[in-house]
This record gives sequence, structure tokens and C-alpha cells, in this order.
Amino acid sequence: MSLLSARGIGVSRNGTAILQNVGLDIAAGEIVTIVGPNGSGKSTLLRVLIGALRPDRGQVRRSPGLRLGYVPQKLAIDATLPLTARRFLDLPHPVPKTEARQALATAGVPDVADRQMTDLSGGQFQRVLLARAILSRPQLLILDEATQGLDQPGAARFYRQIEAVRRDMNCAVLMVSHELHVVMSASDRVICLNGHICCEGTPEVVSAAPAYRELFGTGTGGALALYRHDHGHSHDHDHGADHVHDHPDHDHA
Ligand SMILES: Nc1ncnc2c1ncn2[C@@H]1O[C@H](COP(=O)(O)OP(=O)(O)OP(=O)(O)O)[C@@H](O)[C@H]1O
Repeated sequence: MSLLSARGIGVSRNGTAILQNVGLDIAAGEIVTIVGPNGSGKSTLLRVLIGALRPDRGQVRRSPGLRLGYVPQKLAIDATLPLTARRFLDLPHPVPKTEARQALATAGVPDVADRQMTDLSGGQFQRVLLARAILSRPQLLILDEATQGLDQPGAARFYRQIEAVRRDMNCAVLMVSHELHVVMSASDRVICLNGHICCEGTPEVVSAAPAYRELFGTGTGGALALYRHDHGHSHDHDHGADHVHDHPDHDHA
């Protein structure tokens, strides 16, 4: 049984269709990425899937009691507000110290608990957001453009961290991204969206699909290779992310 299932989703605004007949299923433990150009309806679809927006047509079914974790694109924290990463994890509910420590370690930032949120690097900050999202031990972790603002190697490291989190927590992951160059090979399945689903399948299948190439060109192939060259190697200089190298190389390079 899938964790989440959407059928025939349609959303229109001002007489214009934003989403048309979109259907998808997320199974336990899989990593699914939705890619699409700007304005293709990715965020709208995500909002429908998490229940923040009621579609004009279609249905979303979530498995009963589904635990969802959500990592937003960005979170603005006022530079004058003293807030350590540890205290941030206590918002809105205090969490036991061991759970907070464990979540930070799983997210790849075991040493930042006492650091100010505003002093963290972009990659560390996103990992603290990730730590907060996994405190509830989600069955489905949803990330909305979670690597915005990171450079390409930083984004690649973040996606490898997500793979590590998935293995640790045994959760499914749904990501929305237009970061084609690094996101695809971290995914079991890619869904290419442009108002409707243009194509879907493994990263290899989607990157070779005519509909995908029409939208994005053919540049992704080399970048997939670049990602795979990095995978499992020790090139990572992002503080606290070192253990992402320790997992077995399970991709298809
Ligand atoms: N409430 C709304 N009213 C009118 N138009 C909307 C509304 N919400 C979204 N849209 C339009 O729907 C389209 C899809 O928007 P959406 O934010 O879902 O795309 P996206 O793929 O997430 O884009 P991006 O990659 O730029 O974040 C856009 O053209 C947007 O302007």
C-alpha cells in the first residue's frame, strides 16, 4: 500500500490550468523527485499533496496516521535574534536532549547544537532544518527546493545526506527541485512536471525521454556522471557532513 496517492489532480486559477490530471503514488522508502521548469506547478502540487491546498479536481489519499516531515525552501531568521540550533529544535515543542542530538547527527551536523542559527553555513542551516523535520520520525519526508542557495557541490552533498537519512530512518522522500544536475541520480524515481506529468521513471529513463529533453535540453547526462564520480568519495569539506561518505555505493555507476 502506498503512503500517499494522488489521482486526477487539477488546479486552475483565473481560468488557467496550473495542474491537469496529475496522478502519483509514493511507496514506503522510495526517493521520488518532481522536476519541472519555473512555473510548471511543482509547489502547487506539493501544497495539494501535503493538504495545504484543496484541488479543484481529483483526490489525494494519505495512509492513516501518516507522519510527514517537511523541509521548507528557506527560513528567514532575524540576525539579531539569539537562537542556537538546539533551541531551534525545541520550536514549537521542547524535545529531549538525546533526541535532538540524534536528529542533528542523522542530519549530518552533530557539532552545531550550540551554534547560532544565523552563523551557520547554508549547507549546515539546511541540515538543521532537516534535523527538525526528522524529529517526528516521518514516514514521508518532503523537501521543497531545499538546496536553494547552495552551490552545486553543496547541493550534491545535501542530496547524499538525504540518501543517508532515508537509510537511517527508512522513510520515503519526496523532493521538489529544478536542480536537475544533482538531484536526479539521488532519486529512485523522477517525475517531470509541466502542468501535467510529461514523463516519469528512473533518472536514466527520464533524462533520455524526449519530453524531458524538450524541456531541459540534453545537458544532464554529463552532470549525472559528475555526481556519480563524487559519490562515495572523500571530497566533502562541509563541516559535519563527513559521515555521508561512509555508506556503501549503491548507485548504478
Ligand atoms: N494563487 C495563485 N493564483 C494565480 N496563479 C497562481 C497561483 N498560484 C500559482 N499560480 C501560477 O501557477 C503556476 C505554477 O506555479 P508554481 O508555484 O506551482 O510553480 P513552480 O513549478 O513551483 O515554480 P518555481 O519553480 O518558479 O517555484 C505559475 O504560473 C504561477 O504564477
